[in-house]
Amino acid sequence: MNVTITPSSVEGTARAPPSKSYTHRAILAAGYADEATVRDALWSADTQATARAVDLFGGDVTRDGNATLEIDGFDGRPDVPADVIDCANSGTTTRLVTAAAALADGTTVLTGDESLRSRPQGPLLEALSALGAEAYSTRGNGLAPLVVTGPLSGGSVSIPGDVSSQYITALLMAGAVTDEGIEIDLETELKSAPYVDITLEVLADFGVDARHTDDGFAVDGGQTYSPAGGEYAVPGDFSSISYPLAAGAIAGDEGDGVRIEGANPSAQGDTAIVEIVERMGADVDWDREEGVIEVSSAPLSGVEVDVEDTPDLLPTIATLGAVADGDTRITNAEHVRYKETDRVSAMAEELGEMGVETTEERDSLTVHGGDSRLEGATVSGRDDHRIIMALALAGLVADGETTVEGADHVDVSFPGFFDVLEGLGVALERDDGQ
Ligand SMILES: O=C(O)C1=C[C@@H](OP(=O)(O)O)[C@@H](O)[C@H](O)C1
Ligand SMILES: C=C(OP(=O)(O)O)C(=O)O
Repeated sequence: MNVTITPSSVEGTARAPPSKSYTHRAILAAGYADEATVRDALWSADTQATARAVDLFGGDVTRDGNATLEIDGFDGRPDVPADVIDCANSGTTTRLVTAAAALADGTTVLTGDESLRSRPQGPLLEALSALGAEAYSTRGNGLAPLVVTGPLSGGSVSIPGDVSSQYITALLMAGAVTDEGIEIDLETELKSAPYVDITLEVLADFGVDARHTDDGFAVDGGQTYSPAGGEYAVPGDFSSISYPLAAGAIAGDEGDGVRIEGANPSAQGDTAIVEIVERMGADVDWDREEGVIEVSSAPLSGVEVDVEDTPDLLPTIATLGAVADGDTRITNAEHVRYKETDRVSAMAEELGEMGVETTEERDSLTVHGGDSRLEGATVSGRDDHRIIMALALAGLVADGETTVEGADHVDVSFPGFFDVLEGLGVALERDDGQ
């Protein structure tokens, strides 16, 4: 599907979709449990991949209504799957499920789409091998397809922290049900650190104790996953909130602007988007108790933003930078190149198609806003949900129409994204190419 956006101002109320990160963890944690109900869950392409894995490990994930998942777990030890696990486009599923597979008494094969099969898995495979499992890439290049044979019993392992925090999450979640537990020493500084805090929070809510250590993290073995009252509720997603928030900041009606509901505080590093948009000059008010953000537009100025902890915000910040006056410098961004696409290059090149000048370095992106006025263009969404959503935002304030190709991939994290934009008054057309 291609989506064509006519420049529009936005106003009204949008509801944050549930957090993808929390939902993945809650589905897998419920899988490790005997049973659990997950409320307010995100049912997107990525979280469905994790649910499929829990089913293949011998659990059962049943959707009850829109956002409630009734999950029968595999109770600590996964069965050997009867089929290959298709992780589709989801890095989180791949990492978390690879470590779970190392607990099974037999062999699991994992694969995914072309993007997924280009993302680094080597450090996790090496860690699982060091812990006693057999884990390798079929092509011997650290990329999926992956083959994992367990079971492992736990122990100590070291791993780099600057490729993906999902390796740490994966080892902590699996480590809790090993015999010996897992102690993780970080070889390099941890990037995307708040995602491990999310993991520690979800584990605690499922009654599992894991902790920071001087050199990394540790989890004791022999623990049981069980949420209080048998239920777990997922908070709203701040990476997803960044899009209606940025829409309000660049195209908000000066009177009423955009109101975003479901924005309750949690461990998500991406809550930083509220402060970033405010720092750029937008008029923002966040009522944390109510979980409501109100934003209206004002002239924006370029800022410097370090995305070490918040890689998923880069596309949104790049678009904000294209609209702002002056330079927006996004630093500490090398790990943003290991996502569904190399998002540093993708944003530089696609904003370039819209007439925006950028300067790209290995670990930074500077967007030269102001003078280079955004021009409507046909741009590629790169089959990457966050690139699609960020380019759609640019279309709100470009001169002329903007067509984003391959826009259906928003279903990875924010299935109703274009409905939300329409609800805020955006004029857009969907063309499914038939
Ligand atoms: O654990 C998670 O839920 C995630 C961790 C981050 O990845 P990295 O740790 O690979 O940077 C983030 O980019 C991804 O969207 C979700
Ligand atoms: C990188 C992302 O997710 P994952 O790593 O799970 O594919 C994302 O949602 O931006």
